Amino acid sequence: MALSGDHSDRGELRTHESLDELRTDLADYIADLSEMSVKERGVFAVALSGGSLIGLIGYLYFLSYVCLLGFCLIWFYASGLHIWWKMESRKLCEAPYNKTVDWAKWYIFWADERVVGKNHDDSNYKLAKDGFLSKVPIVPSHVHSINDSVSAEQAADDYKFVIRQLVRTRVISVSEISDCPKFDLVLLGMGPDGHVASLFPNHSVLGENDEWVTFITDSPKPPPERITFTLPVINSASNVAVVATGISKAEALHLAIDDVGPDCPSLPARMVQPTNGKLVWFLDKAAASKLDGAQFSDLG
Ligand SMILES: O=C1O[C@H](COP(=O)(O)O)[C@@H](O)[C@H](O)[C@H]1O
Repeated sequence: MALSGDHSDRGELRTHESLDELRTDLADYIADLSEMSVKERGVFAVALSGGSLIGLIGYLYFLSYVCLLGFCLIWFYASGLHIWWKMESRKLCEAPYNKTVDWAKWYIFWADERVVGKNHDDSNYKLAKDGFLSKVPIVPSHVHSINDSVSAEQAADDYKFVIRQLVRTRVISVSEISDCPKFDLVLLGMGPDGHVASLFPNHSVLGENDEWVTFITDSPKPPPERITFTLPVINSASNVAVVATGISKAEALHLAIDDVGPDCPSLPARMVQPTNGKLVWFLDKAAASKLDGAQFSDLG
């Protein structure tokens, strides 16, 4: 059973008993937003992040998991558990969404990307392509990955240019109160240190208010060179979802969401505050375990 509630001005919290339940709720949420956006604007412009998020909308592939996965699958099907699982869990890249979502209207962007080749294991594009994009019929020319053959600075400039063109043609909407692009959905993960996209705690790019996309060359989490949406772009989106699971995220979530007073560090996740959009947190019980008693109600 999922628990949901509003937490002062920090948006809607959805806490899930299991990752399967979270996956299904997240898939329903994204599919609903896609339907609404396609109805209203004819397109759905979504910015992805990397990390564990991709495993929750698609699959995470790591070589060392493959053998273990093979063994588990044999046991899973032999035990008949797959019948129960199919009823309980749905992924965005599987039925019914692979048939019901209007994938042809989707446009894909990255809220952050590591400046490595597209075939590199650290690439957020590769992660999303292997685990999600290759499983659904998204039009290849609608997938806007970064230029991986130039410096971080140039890649950020190129990405800004791509986004500007698509704002002009209204594939991406524009904010009513600034000239910022207004994505229909920005999907963020959150690191144990409270970073979102490639905006890390205490980094100077947190104060970047002029650029849409910027770059860093000193990421505390490898690889060091990355490009990232800035806070004004994230906060201009119509919808922002932050997905965080596991006990390692619990303390950062407490600092990002609860009323921790004026001494609260400028935690990137806390600086996610959509101006006119809606913020939803998708959490599992472990990640939510350090939150102050929120007012939960049954999602049904
Ligand atoms: O480096 C990154 O980390 C964050 C969080 O990743 P997670 O595996 O802890 O969920 C991710 O959202 C970001 O896109 C990525 O570049």
